[in-house]
Amino acid sequence: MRPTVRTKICGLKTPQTVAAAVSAGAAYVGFNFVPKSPRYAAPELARTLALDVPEGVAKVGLVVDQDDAALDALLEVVPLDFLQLHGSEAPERVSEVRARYGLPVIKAVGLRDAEDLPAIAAFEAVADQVLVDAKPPRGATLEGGNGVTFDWRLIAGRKWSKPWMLAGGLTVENVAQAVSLTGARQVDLSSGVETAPGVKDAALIRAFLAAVP
Ligand SMILES: O=C(O)c1ccccc1NCC(=O)[C@H](O)[C@H](O)COP(=O)(O)O
Repeated sequence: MRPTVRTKICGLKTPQTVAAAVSAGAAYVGFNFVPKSPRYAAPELARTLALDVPEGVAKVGLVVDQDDAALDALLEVVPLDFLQLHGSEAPERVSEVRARYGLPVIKAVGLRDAEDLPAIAAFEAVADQVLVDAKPPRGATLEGGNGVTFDWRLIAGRKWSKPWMLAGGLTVENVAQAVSLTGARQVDLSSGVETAPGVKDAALIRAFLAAVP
């Protein structure tokens, strides 16, 4: 049975882990199209995986600062339901992507302290959903998937007009507390269900989904 809090498992790249996410009740499965990431899935692989995802589970494509030519090529191959923009895309670019592809856009915003909060409002105005993630640690090479949390009290009790997801260092141990503190109705994670960077584990995926309230 699906948990009440909708869950996105990001960075899937094997049939076994996609199947584990789907059967344990994930609402979204994420494919990572960031070539430098250990979670990268080539478009042909992602297409094969996506074709096996049942109706009712949304397929999300994660990209960082891609231009139209790259997105055209990606969307020709992979049947996606959402695009997740996880780079330094400006609000105008979010609007352009929505208009050009007719797909809902999830825009990631990184938080470290209160100064980062206004970005959520800026993207809330143009994106279909906002992914409220931890800002990468200084010196990190990946824009996300770093397994670090932010201070959840920064967003406790805040309300936004668009659906949003909580991300950043979520694990089987902390997800219930993170949800209770922030009021999140959706969560997203990647490294918390891995045994090594980019290596997802079906048992960890099932355990995480069982721990989501
Ligand atoms: O996961 C990656 O490798 C990645 C690389 C570049 C940009 C974004 C990336 N991941 C974004 C995600 O949606 C992650 O699920 C999110 O940042 C949370 O990651 P984690 O802290 O590992 O749960």
